[in-house]
Amino acid sequence: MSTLQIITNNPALFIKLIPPVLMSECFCLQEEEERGKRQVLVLGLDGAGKSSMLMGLTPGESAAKRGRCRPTRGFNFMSLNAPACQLDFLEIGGGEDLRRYWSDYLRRTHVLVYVVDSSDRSRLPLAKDELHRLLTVEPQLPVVVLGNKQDKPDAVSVSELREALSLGSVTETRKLFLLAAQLGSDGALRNSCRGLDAFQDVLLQLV
Ligand SMILES: Nc1nc2c(ncn2[C@@H]2O[C@H](COP(=O)(O)OP(=O)(O)OP(=O)(O)O)[C@@H](O)[C@H]2O)c(=O)[nH]1
Ligand SMILES: [Mg+2]
Repeated sequence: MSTLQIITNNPALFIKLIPPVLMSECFCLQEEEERGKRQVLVLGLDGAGKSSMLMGLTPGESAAKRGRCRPTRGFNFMSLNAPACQLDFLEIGGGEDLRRYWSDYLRRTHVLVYVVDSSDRSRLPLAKDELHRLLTVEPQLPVVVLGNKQDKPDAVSVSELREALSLGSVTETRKLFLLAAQLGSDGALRNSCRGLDAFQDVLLQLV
């Protein structure tokens, strides 16, 4: 896989200049498919590790840089060339002011990646509510939940996360994966980006 580009922009501007409705007029999912492109929408609460995940997927990005991720004030876009297709990742920032825009982007995506900070115990109920709000909007969209920050001592386990996010209540007809990950840290573990190989494999199966 190779990275084509990564662009950070101001979300407020992005959303004002290219409102989702307008985008959907000039952006046809079917046409993108014919050109071998697959859209991956990356959502999750602020600080969950979405940008760290994108950097982890970017060959050549140093671990030190991953550890210096700043909050995404708008969106991040990154493309990866896989043998069979191009994966276009779009992260929308997870701040409270941006969450209301999340669902506007669901219709134009092939897979939703929902990143959760497994150590942010007090906000797991909020992460659950936001996830289920998205699931209601697009009942068939495949979803990969990344239980991130597994390196932190207070992280909940994957089975606890499944419970906390009520993933058992998700209909069996939906393709849903829950993966553990540690994508970057300020400490000694920041050289590792564990979980991304399995993550890429799952994504390529879903798109
Ligand atoms: N310990 C640890 N820290 C992590 C991990 N992944 C990300 N971080 C740190 O968590 C912080 C937030 O990560 P980001 O990738 O910016 O989070 P985000 O989801 O993009 O947040 P927003 O853009 O604000 O929505 C950064 O300081 C990262 O270094 C992890 O697996 N373990
Ligand atoms: Mg971010």
